[in-house]
Amino acid sequence: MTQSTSPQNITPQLRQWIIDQAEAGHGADIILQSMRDAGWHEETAMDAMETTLSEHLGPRAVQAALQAAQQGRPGEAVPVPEPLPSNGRSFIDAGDRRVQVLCSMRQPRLVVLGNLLSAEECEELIATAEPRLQRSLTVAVQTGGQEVNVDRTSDGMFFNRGETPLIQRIEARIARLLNWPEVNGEGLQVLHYRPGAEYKPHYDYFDVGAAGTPTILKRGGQRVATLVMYLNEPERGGGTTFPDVHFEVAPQRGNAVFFSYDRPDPSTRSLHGGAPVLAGEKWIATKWLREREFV
Ligand SMILES: O=C(O)CCC(=O)C(=O)O
Ligand SMILES: [Fe+2]
Repeated sequence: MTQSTSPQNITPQLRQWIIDQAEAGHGADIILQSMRDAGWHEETAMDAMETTLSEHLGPRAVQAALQAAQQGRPGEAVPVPEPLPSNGRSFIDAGDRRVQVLCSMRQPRLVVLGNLLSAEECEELIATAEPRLQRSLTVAVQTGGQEVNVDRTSDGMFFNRGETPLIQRIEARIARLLNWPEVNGEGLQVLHYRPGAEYKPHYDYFDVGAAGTPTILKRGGQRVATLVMYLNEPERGGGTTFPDVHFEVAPQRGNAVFFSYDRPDPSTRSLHGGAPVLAGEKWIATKWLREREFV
């Protein structure tokens, strides 16, 4: 795409280009950035997006996507959970448990934690989740509903927040450890990977340009952090990978990897995935943390 000569008119070519970008799955933020990079004035670019996409998506979806695109631009960070300071010690006092700090990274913000769950807690989570497993769904960003995702070949289920005494205890521990309100957490999700199953690299935040995102955000705002807890040890494979920094966390029962993302943007380097399980199986419990109370 090249910039038009002054004055900047919304040409049929520009309208078509915007539709092509949206249909190719690019979010409103990416499209706006490309237009700005090509020299379009902010106002003209927003105007062109608004008029073109409202014919395509409906005006409310467009307004929300544009607002989100502006709010979510790199440079505008929101507060995120952060493990309590360990003050030079190798553990954090999470109330009912001493949690080890095994590794800590700044970009992406990531902490590998040891001894977050006991072996008995891991076993009880697996046993309670197992009868309720279904092929994993991911949030469908186009509609805000749930859908089967070919990139995610595990089986999974969600607990309600506070559903059992064990879940309550774990959620209270996480809230204390990460200094983040319990009510801002989604219900705990348990995933089961069989040999060959994986979760291809992805971001956990919601794509601000997608049409279904405004609906998703009504339930507590963006996801701002993830805690993946390992409930067992696969024989081979199944690490949690962070491709941007060539980093991989080995699944060890009771350990966890925490990472946060202060804006819904790849600059957070929070791209991650579950590498294929090569032998044995893998069980994890994931806690996603939202900006506000998750209802
Ligand atoms: O399986 C893993 O290690 C990663 C899981 C994950 O990315 C998720 O639950 O969002
Ligand atoms: Fe994830």
